[in-house]
Amino acid sequence: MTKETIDDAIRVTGLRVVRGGTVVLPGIDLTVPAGKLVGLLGPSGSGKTTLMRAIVGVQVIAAGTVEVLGRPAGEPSLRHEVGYVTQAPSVYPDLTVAENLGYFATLLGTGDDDVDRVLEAVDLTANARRRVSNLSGGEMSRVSLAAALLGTPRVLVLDEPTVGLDPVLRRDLWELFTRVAADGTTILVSSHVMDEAVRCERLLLMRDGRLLADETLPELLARTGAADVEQAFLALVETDAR
Ligand SMILES: Nc1ncnc2c1ncn2[C@@H]1O[C@H](COP(=O)(O)OP(=O)(O)OP(=O)(O)O)[C@@H](O)[C@H]1O
Repeated sequence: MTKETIDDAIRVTGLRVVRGGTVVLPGIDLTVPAGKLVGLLGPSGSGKTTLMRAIVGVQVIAAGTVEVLGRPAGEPSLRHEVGYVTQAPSVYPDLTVAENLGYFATLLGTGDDDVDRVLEAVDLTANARRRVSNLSGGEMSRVSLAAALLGTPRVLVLDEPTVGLDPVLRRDLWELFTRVAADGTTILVSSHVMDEAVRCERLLLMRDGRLLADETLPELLARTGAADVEQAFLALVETDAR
């Protein structure tokens, strides 16, 4: 089957989400271009996870539409095309790394070669026989990431995948994201570390459930006259408050 070509892998229109009686997203519009590495940046509590949950179709929404690859978010046909890595490790602690990945590969109908490929991609080949409960936090998050890479999904949604990792691992993971996006995968990756913006082809800046910016880093810096993303964010917050 030939895969359709689309310009926007993700299209969110008028998305409103209420959680526990609180309006978390009052009505957000955004698009994520296909094949790009897009950073979703914003302080803790700004609504990044909620937006990502809506994109992967696990969030009840009050209004608006969310489309992924031209189809409604969460549609069963998207299950094999969208990889999602949550902040909490989503792997079995009592199984080894290879057993976890083998299990998910079986569910997806991919083979041992795919397991070897993703192990190598996240640099965990040497840890394949270790039980997940004995891994460090960073190693554990890389197992979740490896699981999301199985089957080569067309869209990857990664919720703060580099949090708590040392600088070398963070750099390595960003290099991996860049490579995966260069192969045509759309990646939406969240972070509250503004420095990570330099790694992204486009930036979505969020605050209080609203989008403050949707542009490239050079465009953002030119528009705000700021020297870096952190300053640009502060400048936008000030303008927004006026
Ligand atoms: N189940 C819930 N009930 C009520 N409020 C919630 C619930 N889940 C999240 N919220 C609130 O929604 C807002 C956005 O949360 P969300 O987790 O989407 O933010 P975030 O930007 O991903 O934050 P972080 O970077 O800390 O993960 C926060 O104010 C949070 O307290």
